[in-house]
Order: sequence, then structure tokens, then C-alpha cells
Amino acid sequence: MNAFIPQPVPSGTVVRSGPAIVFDRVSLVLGRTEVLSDVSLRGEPGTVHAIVGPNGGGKSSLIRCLLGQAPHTGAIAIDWPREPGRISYVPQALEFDRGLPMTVMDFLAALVANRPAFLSPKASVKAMILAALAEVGMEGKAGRRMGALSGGERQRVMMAQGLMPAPDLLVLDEPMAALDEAGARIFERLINVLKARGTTILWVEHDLAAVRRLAGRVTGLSRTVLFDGPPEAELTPERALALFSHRAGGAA
Ligand SMILES: Nc1ncnc2c1ncn2[C@@H]1O[C@H](COP(=O)(O)OP(=O)(O)OP(=O)(O)O)[C@@H](O)[C@H]1O
Repeated sequence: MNAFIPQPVPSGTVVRSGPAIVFDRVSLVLGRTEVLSDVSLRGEPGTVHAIVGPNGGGKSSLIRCLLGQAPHTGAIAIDWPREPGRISYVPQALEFDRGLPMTVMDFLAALVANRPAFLSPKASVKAMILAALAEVGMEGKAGRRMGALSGGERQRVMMAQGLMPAPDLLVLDEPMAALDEAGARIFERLINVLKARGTTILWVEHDLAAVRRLAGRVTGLSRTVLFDGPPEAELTPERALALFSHRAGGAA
């Protein structure tokens, strides 16, 4: 058992809650496209907040604004309950050159240990990586080349990266897109473990059934906020149909 990897919290334990995330009138123009217009929403501490919407609706762009990678206007605040904690980000599936010689272990070690991939990782880092890979059902695959992994396996590796060490704020951009049934079950279990630990999770997702199961709140986004509230109230069958036949930027 590795202390860095999120484990179920024994009942009765006082959990340390993650931060609130506040987007206040955020707008973003890229080239001549108004990608986000006056977006305000609040992710409460220690909750799973899902963002859903059509392709091109601005979900990934909103995350890029949060990560400081897009020239937005308006304000974004991460309100930590005490001192700032750890933020993890799991991006949409990354593409790798099939010939890339880097192994899964090299890749994760370079990310978490902050040192070049040609230096072999310390034993403690190696143990943490192996434990994280086991958490995502990738035991025995540390020596595989990144370029030789399937899309779902790459997604699992990215999820493992997001767990080391356990985050206080986890930002997920369509983490389930390439996962099979088993991968989706692993993902859901990890989300539930992190939720019980008090992690704040901001989660871009297209699978509305998974959002209903896991999220405490959901925001519909298509350039502007279309709706915001508890999934059971907001994700009615009519709403779900309208959401994905909605053209980005059109009226709700
Ligand atoms: N660098 C850029 N320059 C101009 N337009 C951009 C740029 N990056 C993104 N866009 C546009 O911004 C809009 C929102 O893109 P974004 O990737 O945020 O949508 P999304 O909701 O995450 O979509 P998906 O569900 O397909 O992942 C799209 O119309 C996209 O073409």
C-alpha cells in the first residue's frame, strides 16, 4: 500500500476539503471566434462538478482558462480552505508517436519526479508509480512503450499521473472517452474514493449517465451557461436531447 495513492477513507475520518473554484463572468475570444461569453459558475469545495455540452461548446477552453493557458477576461479564483494544495490535471487523450522509445515508467517518472527520463527514478518514486498503475489496472505494463499503448491504456496512464500524489483539486477533461467497461468502472471507483477524501473535482464529460451517477452539480455549457444545478433536476431526457443537438453558441 502506498501512502501517496488515494485510498478509501475509513468512516468517521475528518476529511480535508479541497478548494472552491469560482468563474466570474469569464469570456474568451480566439481569433474571430467568441469561444466563451460571460461564463459564471462555482464548484463547491469537495464536490464533483461536471461540465457538459456539445462539441465546440467551450468546455476544454474553460479548463485552459482555469490553468492559465488562455487569454480570458473576467476572474477565476481557486479558494483554498487553508494553504494551497495540490492540483492535478488529466487532459483529453494525448497522441504519441508510435515509435516513441519512452516507457510508461519513464514517462510517469519524468512527470512526477521532475527529472530527465534518462535518469532512472528513485526506488520510492518507482514504488509510487507502480502502485498508481495498479490502481488503474495497468499492473505489469510499466515497461511498455508509450507509443505502443492503446488509446484506453494511454488514458489510464494519464489517470495514474493525476493520482500522484493524491490531489486536492482534480481537473478532468473527458477522461472516459477512450475507456472500455473495465476502465470506466476503475475510473468511477477512483472518483468515489477522491470524493470521500474531500477532493474538489471539475470534470468535463459527455457521458450523461456517468454524470448523473457521480456528480453533485452539472453545468451545461455552449459558449454561455445554459443551465446549472443538480444532475437529477437538470439532466432531464428532453434537456439531454436538446443539449447535444444544440449548436455551439446558439440559443438555449
Ligand atoms: N486556438 C484557437 N483559435 C481559434 N478557435 C479556437 C481555438 N481553440 C479552440 N477554438 C474554438 O473554440 C471553440 C471551443 O473549443 P473547445 O475545444 O473548448 O470545445 P469543447 O466544448 O471542449 O469541444 P469538444 O466537446 O469537441 O471537446 C471551438 O469552436 C474551437 O474551434
